[in-house]
Amino acid sequence: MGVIEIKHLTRDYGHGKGVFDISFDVNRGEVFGFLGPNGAGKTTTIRHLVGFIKNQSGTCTINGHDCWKESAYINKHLGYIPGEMALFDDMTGHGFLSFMARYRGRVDMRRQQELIELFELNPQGKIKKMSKGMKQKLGIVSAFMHNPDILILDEPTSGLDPLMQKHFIELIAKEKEKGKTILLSSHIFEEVERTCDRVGIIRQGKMVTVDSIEILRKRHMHQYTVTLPSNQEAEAFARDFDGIAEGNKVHVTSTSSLEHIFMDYYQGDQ
Ligand SMILES: Nc1ncnc2c1ncn2[C@@H]1O[C@H](COP(=O)(O)OP(=O)(O)OP(=O)(O)O)[C@@H](O)[C@H]1O
Repeated sequence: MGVIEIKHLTRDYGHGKGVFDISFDVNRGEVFGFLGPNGAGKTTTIRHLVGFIKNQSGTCTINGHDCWKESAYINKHLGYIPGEMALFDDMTGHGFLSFMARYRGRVDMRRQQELIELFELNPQGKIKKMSKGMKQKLGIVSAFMHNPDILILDEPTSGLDPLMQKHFIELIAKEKEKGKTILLSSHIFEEVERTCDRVGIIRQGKMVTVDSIEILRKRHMHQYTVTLPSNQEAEAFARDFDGIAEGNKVHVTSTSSLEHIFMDYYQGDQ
């Protein structure tokens, strides 16, 4: 059984918008990348998981608990970075962290301080006066500061500079080593490639693939055979293009970059 389970989830906003018959699982200790173009339905799916939206049909569970009916349980046990932090604009950073600690009923103050230092966050001052990156750092500290076993992260590095993105990727790797279960939506292919075991791609509200990065790569390998005028030229060609020479023929395997593979799915070529 997956820690996070979505089965046949549908929320129809009309005019073809929403999510339709979405199903996927995230297993214990797995980092799962949730990808798709703007407006594809990632945030809508994630909001069901954190109990903000009631499912029209289908089910969403975390550790067997229904995400809508048991949302208080879900939010206590999850680490969640929302897509935007607008709701809390009038609080200070410190105020927001204390509010989240009280709401969840637990916080690890040492961990909180470690994260504040790692992301060079200044939590003084009102959220509405913070830069986008600073708000995002606040969201990250809040999501990880109570050491949750399950993390749901909606575009966690949006607005972060490259150094902070690097810190974030290292943080995810360490959390994965500890056996945490992580669902992360992202538009950054490198981040997904470096952190995720499997990816699900959503387009126009429907899942178009759920696979390991390894399998996606294999599926998008292409093999060619090139015939050269002589065996000698075939050997030189094989050396240059990492192929296998067989007489005057060379067998070459080409792999697509992950970005290329994802773009094919985004554009509907699959
Ligand atoms: N409350 C709502 N009422 C009507 N339509 C909505 C509502 N919320 C979202 N939508 C629409 O549903 C679709 C999916 O939106 P969603 O925010 O889930 O996409 P997303 O994949 O997270 O996009 P992005 O990458 O831009 O953040 C969009 O077309 C959006 O305009």
